[in-house]
Amino acid sequence: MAKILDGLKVSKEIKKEIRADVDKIVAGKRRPPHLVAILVGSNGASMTYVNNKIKDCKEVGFKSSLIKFSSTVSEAELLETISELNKDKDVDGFIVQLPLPKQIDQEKIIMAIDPRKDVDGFHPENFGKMALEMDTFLPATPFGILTLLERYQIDTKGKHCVIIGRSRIVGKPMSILMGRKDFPGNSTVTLTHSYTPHIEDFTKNADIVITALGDPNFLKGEMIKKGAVVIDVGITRVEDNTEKGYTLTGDVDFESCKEIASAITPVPGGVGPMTRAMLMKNTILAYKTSVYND
Ligand SMILES: NC(=O)C1=CN([C@@H]2O[C@H](COP(=O)(O)OP(=O)(O)OC[C@H]3O[C@@H](n4cnc5c(N)ncnc54)[C@H](OP(=O)(O)O)[C@@H]3O)[C@@H](O)[C@H]2O)C=CC1
Ligand SMILES: Nc1nc(=O)c2c([nH]1)NC[C@@H]1CN(c3ccc(C(=O)N[C@@H](CCC(=O)O)C(=O)O)cc3)C=[N+]21
Repeated sequence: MAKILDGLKVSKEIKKEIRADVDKIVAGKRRPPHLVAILVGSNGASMTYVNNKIKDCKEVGFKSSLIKFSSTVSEAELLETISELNKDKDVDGFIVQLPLPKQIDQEKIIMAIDPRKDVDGFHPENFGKMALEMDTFLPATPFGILTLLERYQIDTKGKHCVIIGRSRIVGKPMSILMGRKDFPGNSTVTLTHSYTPHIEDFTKNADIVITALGDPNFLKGEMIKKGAVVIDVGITRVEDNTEKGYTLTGDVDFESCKEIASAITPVPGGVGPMTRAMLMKNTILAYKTSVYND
């Protein structure tokens, strides 16, 4: 039976550390960090994520604001709000919850965010800095995975890491970070996607498998090597007859993989809470490096 990498527990520890930092800031008569979230539309999962992020802000002592738009909002209106937030000296960081409705060009929106306030780490300037191993905001989900690996002292040096999925927010940055020179990087990385034939040929040879494809229970025990470390990023709401009407399901078939793996993240309670904790970390970093706090 694999060791469970308890993201919920580690995220609570990290939030406590941030809280202590904020308490010191406030005791020194400075304003607390301020995070703003922009939510477009009323997708159930997106609303849950954003509300949880706002809850996290309260827990760590940040000021938070939520700006809601209907799903019919125009690109121009959204760009105007971003421009105001860029200029607002009371705002340290902000995020635009993805995905956005079809009429809005996601890249245009991300490009409009001041990189110094881009606590998601999605702006190409920050993505480039990440790839070049320069100091910047790391995208929250990959950053959360690295932190989890670090806190559980999982050795990544010289290991073969196979990532499934190459999205802008998870798979692609993850592949870069695992191959970086700093800890916990130094892995040999294989980035797989929907055009990769016979994915099991890759996963069976991996020391670390990171699944970020959004296909419930995709990775079965027979697809991994004995002792592999399995990180499950996937979260899909699979509809059923439970009280909530759905069950959060990862990309990993937990039951079969836990018997073969040496360590594994659960869903829920794995990567998700770590993602949120890292957003808090990036926000306090934005606050501390803000030109207005010099
Ligand atoms: N826990 C957390 O904090 C987070 C969880 N998530 C969850 O992670 C999952 C992935 O999200 P996201 O990265 O945004 O995903 P996207 O939907 O943007 O991308 C999915 C990726 O998986 C690839 N893919 C899809 N099917 C297969 C397959 N059968 N075999 C191999 N590759 C495949 C796609 O390939 P191609 O590029 O060829 O289309 C694509 O690169 C979702 O369940 C999402 O909810 C996302 C963000 C954070
Ligand atoms: N601009 C932007 N930034 C993001 O970081 C971003 C985004 N858009 N769009 C969607 C994805 C998804 N994502 C999650 C964050 C936390 C949980 C999370 O907290 N999950 C809990 C369960 C939460 C629940 O009950 O639904 C868990 O796994 O235990 C999940 C998913 C961030 N994303």
